[in-house]
Amino acid sequence: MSAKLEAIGLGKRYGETVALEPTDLTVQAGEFLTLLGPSGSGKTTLLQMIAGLVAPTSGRIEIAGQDVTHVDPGKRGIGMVFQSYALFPHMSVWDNVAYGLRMRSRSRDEVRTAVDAALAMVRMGEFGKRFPKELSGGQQQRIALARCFAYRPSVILLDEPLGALDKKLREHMQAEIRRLHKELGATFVYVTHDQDEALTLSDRVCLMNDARIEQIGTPSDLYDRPATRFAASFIGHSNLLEGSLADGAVAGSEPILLAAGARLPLPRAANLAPSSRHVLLLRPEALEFVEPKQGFIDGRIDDVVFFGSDTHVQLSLPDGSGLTARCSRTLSPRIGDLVGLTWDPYRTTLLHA
Ligand SMILES: Nc1ncnc2c1ncn2[C@@H]1O[C@H](COP(=O)(O)OP(=O)(O)OP(=O)(O)O)[C@@H](O)[C@H]1O
Repeated sequence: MSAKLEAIGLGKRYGETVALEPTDLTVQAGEFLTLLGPSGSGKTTLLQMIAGLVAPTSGRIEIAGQDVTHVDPGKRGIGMVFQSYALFPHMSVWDNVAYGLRMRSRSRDEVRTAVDAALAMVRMGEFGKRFPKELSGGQQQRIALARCFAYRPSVILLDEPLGALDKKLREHMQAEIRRLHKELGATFVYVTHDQDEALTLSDRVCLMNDARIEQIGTPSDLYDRPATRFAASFIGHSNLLEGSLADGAVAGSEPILLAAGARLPLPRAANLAPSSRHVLLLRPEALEFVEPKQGFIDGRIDDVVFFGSDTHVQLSLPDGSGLTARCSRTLSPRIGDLVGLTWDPYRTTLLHA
């Protein structure tokens, strides 16, 4: 059971504060869409308007083609899971999960079947008789998920549901949420400010900044083809080298950017406006080490940081700016060494400054 969700010109102001500029957003039936962005960018406001907990100042919301802008939260066919599990402390796990169904006046048999199925789905079938305080944080969050899934909403909204968990448990629960999304087949809208979580979980990521959508696309669209400087720097580790195009823009067959005290090749298809300043995005993993003067630019190694599977090398470039490269464990970079750096220009992205 899933439904398409649409926001059309949906906006929210609090007096002078714009919490969300009028925004268009379509979430396909069964899709997992994540709202990602810094604090205050409008993620929660957008989610709460979809839920019906906050009234929009402009625009409307449609679920499965029906305008629900003025429909009560409980009648929108939406389930919600928050960071705080908000379980009822005086009720057993089983009764917590049954609560929403009883509120919806389902028959006893229906309630029993749905609660047992929801607890099994979150692998908590054995815990029905316990009370919330007898569970770990991760287990409580599973119960909060089960409580939402039990009545099979077609759209499920999750606001930082793993925010209170430690890193290891968080990663484990991310895998669980992916599995549950597949099993339920519902439309998921998920809020997080953790970019790794957004990239791991989502079919598409909606990156928000300053009360509007900065970019929306698949995780690889955002990582490999960021549309703006903000998107490039918010997602993944980025080296951003700012400069201007070399005279005539084309030297040899490739256009050249003058940046960081060097002549850097650009992808030929880059969108070049000769007069403006440009920023070249180089991901650490796109860089390769060669002998000094054999690459596009030389750098001096300032620091070497061990990351387990690989090593991050901090370098200073000819103009004094810094850059991070990733290098395999087989190389042994030494602080103070001068190295050359090379890359495939087609694995870089050119942005307007
Ligand atoms: N009830 C309110 N009254 C006034 N301003 C509000 C209210 N709720 C939110 N805002 C403002 O609207 C903007 C967007 O807030 P919102 O909570 O949607 O951001 P967010 O991206 O979810 O941030 P966070 O990650 O910190 O939760 C912020 O500037 C916030 O201060």
